[in-house]
Amino acid sequence: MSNRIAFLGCGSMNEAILAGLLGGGTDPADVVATVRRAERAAELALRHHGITAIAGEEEPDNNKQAAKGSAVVILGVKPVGIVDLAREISGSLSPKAIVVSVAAAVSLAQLEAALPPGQPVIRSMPNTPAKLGRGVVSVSPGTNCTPEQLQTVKDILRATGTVVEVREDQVDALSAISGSGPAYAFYLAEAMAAAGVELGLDPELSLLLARETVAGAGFMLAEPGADPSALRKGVSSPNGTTERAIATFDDRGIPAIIAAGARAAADRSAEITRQLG
Ligand SMILES: NC(=O)C1=CN([C@@H]2O[C@H](COP(=O)(O)OP(=O)(O)OC[C@H]3O[C@@H](n4cnc5c(N)ncnc54)[C@H](O)[C@@H]3O)[C@@H](O)[C@H]2O)C=CC1
Ligand SMILES: O=C(O)[C@@H]1CCC=N1
Repeated sequence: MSNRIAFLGCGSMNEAILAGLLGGGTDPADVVATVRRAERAAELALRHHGITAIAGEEEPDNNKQAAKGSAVVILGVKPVGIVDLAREISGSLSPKAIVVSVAAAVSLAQLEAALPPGQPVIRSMPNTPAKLGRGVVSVSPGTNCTPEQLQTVKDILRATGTVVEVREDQVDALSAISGSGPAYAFYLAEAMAAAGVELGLDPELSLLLARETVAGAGFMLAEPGADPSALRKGVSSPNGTTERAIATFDDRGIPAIIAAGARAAADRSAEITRQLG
């Protein structure tokens, strides 16, 4: 079989994975992406020189074309569209093609039921820093996925960042931390920028300070063996300014608020799974 990788539904998440793979040395000639609109296909082809991008509004069989002959097929549409997409490509897949779904809330059982019997399937939960090769991506193999097939997909995804294998019953929790997590960090940066304005800083300067500070802290966290607690203590002089800020966050219950947000995200995944039932 070819080395071709198909990204079916190449929006925010699948494009981030695609970019991570190209950054890691995947040959663009081995990449095909599908989207709905022609304008988006043109944008993808321009941004990722050498890939093939096919729009459904121009070629309604775009997903079938892309699935045919591809070794790995990554499904990246919204959860509500995943099963229909799996059914649509069923007749076009090579029996050995590995189908990877990055959708939140769509179970392996739901995917396997929509695909030909025996088709290897992997459920995955990536995050958007994959674009820079700094993502975290989980893999959970389905019943027909051999260890070799799982290893193939892990090796491919390695270019997008850290790959972790988890049981499927952990995916909702993982998604609430790493899948949604980049948004929490961006939210922190937004809140810091707004706080700076409240303290009298120029909005542009405040945004620059917030962005660079969250990014710089991220780089420190990315160092091998980094411990967030120890790094925080390194900023907090005894009886100094940072200590006062952290004490205020603790008093206001920020850790519990973050835990509640993560719980809400995980609960929402379970709710969508039930709705898609
Ligand atoms: N955005 C994120 O940070 C993450 C998203 N995910 C999952 O990734 C999936 C996609 O999410 P996003 O990328 O955020 O959404 P998105 O809306 O940016 O991307 C979906 C893309 O699929 C295209 N599309 C829809 N139906 C199609 C069809 N039948 N054929 C071909 N293309 C089609 C749309 O035009 C769009 O470009 C979801 O299932 C989500 O749960 C998972 C982890 C993180
Ligand atoms: O918000 C969502 O549903 C997706 C799944 C994890 C991140 N984005």
